[in-house]
Amino acid sequence: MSVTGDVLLAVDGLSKHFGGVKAVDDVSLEIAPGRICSLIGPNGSGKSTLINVLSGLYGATRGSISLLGQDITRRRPDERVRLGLARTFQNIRLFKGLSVLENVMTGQHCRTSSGLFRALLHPASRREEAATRKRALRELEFVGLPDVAAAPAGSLAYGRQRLVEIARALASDPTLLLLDEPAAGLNPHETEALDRTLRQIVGRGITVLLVEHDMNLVMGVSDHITVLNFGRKISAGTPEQVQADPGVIEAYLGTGDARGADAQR
Ligand SMILES: Nc1ncnc2c1ncn2[C@@H]1O[C@H](COP(=O)(O)OP(=O)(O)OP(=O)(O)O)[C@@H](O)[C@H]1O
Repeated sequence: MSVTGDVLLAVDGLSKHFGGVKAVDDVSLEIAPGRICSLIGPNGSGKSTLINVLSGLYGATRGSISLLGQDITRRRPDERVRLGLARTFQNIRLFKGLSVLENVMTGQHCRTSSGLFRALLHPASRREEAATRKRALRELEFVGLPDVAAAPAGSLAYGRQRLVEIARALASDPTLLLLDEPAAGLNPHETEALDRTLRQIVGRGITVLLVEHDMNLVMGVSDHITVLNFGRKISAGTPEQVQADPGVIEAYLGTGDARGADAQR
C-alpha cells in the first residue's frame, strides 16, 4: 500500500495471532488526517487487539504500521506517544489515588525531561512542572472538568473518569488519538457530550480512530468506518455505505449481538 501525503496512518497486512487465534488477520487500512474514523465489528472481532497493536502494547505478528510515512511497527509504546500517537483504554486506567489534575499531567511526561514523579520530588524540575500543570488544566477545561482538578480520580463517576482519560491523552499532544470504547458505561446525556467533544478534538486538528459499539454515536460522528469480523476487514466506507453492506448486516446478525444489530438501523 502506498503512503501518500494524505495518509496519516497506514496499516499494511497487519496480523496479531495469539497461538492459534487470529485476533487480527491481514488487515490493511489508511487514515486520512483531520477525520473521525471508526472501527466496528461484533464482540471478539479484533478491534481492541488492533488498537493494542497500533499503540505498541502488543507486537505485530506480521505486517507494518506507519505514521506520517515513518515505520513505527517496532517502536516502543512511549516512542509512539512521542511521535504523536495517544490512546485511551477500554478498561479505564487512571491512578485512582492521584488527583484528576495529576493524572492528566502524566499524559505529558513523555514530552518533558523530568516526568511527573521526578517533578513532584525535585525542585529543579518545578518550572517545567508548572507548565505541565497549566497545560493539564487547559485539557481538563476542554473536556469540561476544571472543577474536579483536585479530586482523587477514583472518586469520580465512571463517565467523568473516561473524560479524564481523554484529557490525559490530549495532554500528550497527539496527532492521532485512539479511543477504545469511550462511550461504554455513559448515559445518553454523557454520550451526547462525548459526540461534541469528539468533533471539537478534530476541530483542533487531531485525527481520531474510534472503537465503539454505540452505533448511534458511530454513525453520527464518523467520516469513515472500517468493519472487522473474526479479525478480518470485511467492509469499509462511509456510514451509509457500511450500513447498506449485506456482509456487515450478516456479520452482526450471525452473532446475535443486540448492540451490533443497531448497525442496520
Ligand atoms: N491477550 C490475548 N490472548 C489470547 N487471546 C486474545 C487476547 N486478546 C484477545 N484475544 C482474542 O482475540 C479475539 C479478538 O479479541 P478483541 O478483544 O480484540 O475483540 P474486540 O472486537 O475488541 O471485542 P469486544 O468488542 O468484545 O471488546 C478474541 O477471540 C479474543 O478472545
